[in-house]
Amino acid sequence: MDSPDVIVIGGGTGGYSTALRAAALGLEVVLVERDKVGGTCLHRGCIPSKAMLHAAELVDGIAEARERWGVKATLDAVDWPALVATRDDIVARNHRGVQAHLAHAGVRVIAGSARLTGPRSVRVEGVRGEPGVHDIPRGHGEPGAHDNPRGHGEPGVHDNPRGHGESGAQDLSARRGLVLATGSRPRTLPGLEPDGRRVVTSDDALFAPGLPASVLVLGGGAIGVEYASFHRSLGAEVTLVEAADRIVPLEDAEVSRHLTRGLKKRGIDVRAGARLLDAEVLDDGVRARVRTARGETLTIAAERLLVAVGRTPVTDGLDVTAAGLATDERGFVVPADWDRLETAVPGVHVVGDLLPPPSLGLAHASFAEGLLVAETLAGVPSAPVDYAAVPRVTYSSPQTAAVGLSEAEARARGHEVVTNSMPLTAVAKGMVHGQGGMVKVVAEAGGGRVLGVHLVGPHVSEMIAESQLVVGWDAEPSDVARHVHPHPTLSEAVGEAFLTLAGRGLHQQ
Ligand SMILES: Cc1cc2nc3c(=O)[nH]c(=O)nc-3n(C[C@H](O)[C@H](O)[C@H](O)COP(=O)(O)OP(=O)(O)OC[C@H]3O[C@@H](n4cnc5c(N)ncnc54)[C@H](O)[C@@H]3O)c2cc1C
Ligand SMILES: NC(=O)c1ccc[n+]([C@@H]2O[C@H](COP(=O)([O-])OP(=O)(O)OC[C@H]3O[C@@H](n4cnc5c(N)ncnc54)[C@H](O)[C@@H]3O)[C@@H](O)[C@H]2O)c1
Repeated sequence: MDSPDVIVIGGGTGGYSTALRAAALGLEVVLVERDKVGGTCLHRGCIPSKAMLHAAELVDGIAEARERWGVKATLDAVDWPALVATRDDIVARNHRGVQAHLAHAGVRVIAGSARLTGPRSVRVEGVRGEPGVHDIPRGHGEPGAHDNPRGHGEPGVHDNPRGHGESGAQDLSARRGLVLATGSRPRTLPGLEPDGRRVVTSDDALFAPGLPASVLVLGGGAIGVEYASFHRSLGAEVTLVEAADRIVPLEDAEVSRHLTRGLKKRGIDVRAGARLLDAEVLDDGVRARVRTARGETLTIAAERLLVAVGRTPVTDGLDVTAAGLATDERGFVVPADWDRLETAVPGVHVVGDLLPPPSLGLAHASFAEGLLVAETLAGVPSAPVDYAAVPRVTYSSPQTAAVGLSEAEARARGHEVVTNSMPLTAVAKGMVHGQGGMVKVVAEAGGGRVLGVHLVGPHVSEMIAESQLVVGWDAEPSDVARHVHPHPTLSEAVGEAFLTLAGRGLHQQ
């Protein structure tokens, strides 16, 4: 029996960060991954979607150049295979980077599917020498995205003692700890099962052979909004249907309003408070009936229907019961001790998308969880993850970025609050960008702590970092107001919003 200190199941951002930190702290670590290290975020989530959004931004820039700046630019066409090749090259290079990090840290990666056989023991099945035959579900494979870098002799793989292509089983038992990091997959709706062609998930939409002329996006969370955004920029007709009374319903209401306005301005038909009644799959697309917020029935024909109604935890084949664990009714593995992310079974920890709220289903939250669990297993003091101070970003056009409580949440928690909202166009750089946007700060009344910061507009994903420190360090507006922001920048608007709350506003009285 192979008995490392730590076994990590799942090589996504949660699992590989745990493995890297544990190995750096001197623990012997085995990481089991049945597909590709890097997981959802790297291969079919954060990175490829942000690559698409970057290309989309360039396309939007051509229109802005022509319409606002007198630059006589026109868009000939979007060469989808070329766009996809660049995206996939970025993913492949990152993939090799993660493999190399794991190899250099001394993490042993076993390619195969892990099944629990006891509280800290695991059987890895289908162990293979060329792990991650990187198939995207339903075989929408493009070269580059699903190639097998391991086959090119990259580091990071010490996994198959039996040689290439052979398959077998391997039993392992962890001396110190077992970490469950098996992540999530797209949630589907009964009667609306994805077929990969007409009814698609976020995975399918990335790896489709081309862009649809029209798309109906169901769900106005981060995925729905980001995909609606890049499809529109790249030329598709887009309808976005959200069941809640506003898109990004977990964000501040003012953020939702600005985002809705921005998306509508770009020609996206945003329907919040709307319900899909039914959808018929046709040869050339889908025909869906939607009940609008006003109670009207709308028939929408689109080439594709993208189901983006959330994600669901993955535990299939894992058999958590063998370790004495159970999943909750939603499929999450719930820690008994959130400060250590440890389950009721001592030494068994959970990270990433397998965790229920208050974890956030975000890659950067899973990095923080990985650090915490690795340090806990190594006996190194480690602070619990402060979920309230984890930033949340939507990389659409316009972008949203937020940290901390919305105004409504702050009031619901009994805080007496003051707020300050300021348009980005109140500063000169905001006018240069000409895309609107705003900064909203929610703080305790009487000069108390900053409880939340909410941004909408261009580049706000890059502007939220200072506010995460403000919220995380329990700073007050006057603390921030002592520090000078560079001029002329968009970030000046954030500085100015704090200056005003501290009674020292220059451009906003
Ligand atoms: C389209 C999209 C865009 C996103 N964009 C962002 C973003 O911009 N920013 C952000 O912070 N988050 C984003 N996310 C969310 C982010 O991808 C997830 O929060 C993150 O990937 C979770 O990491 P994880 O390690 O928990 O799980 P995963 O990344 O899902 O990794 C789990 C791994 O476990 C493996 N596995 C599962 N079961 C077994 C088993 N039994 N044996 C062996 N291996 C197993 C899987 O193959 C997988 O590789 C996005 C998600 C999607 C879908
Ligand atoms: N930029 C980012 O950080 C980023 C990007 C993409 C995904 N993610 C993460 O991936 C996960 C999944 O994202 P998501 O957007 O799929 O989930 P989500 O839960 O964030 O949003 C799903 C949305 O669908 C709506 N919805 C649910 N059922 C519906 C129905 N039948 N009809 C219409 N609307 C319905 C919900 O009200 C919700 O607004 C989340 O954890 C998200 O944070 C993050």
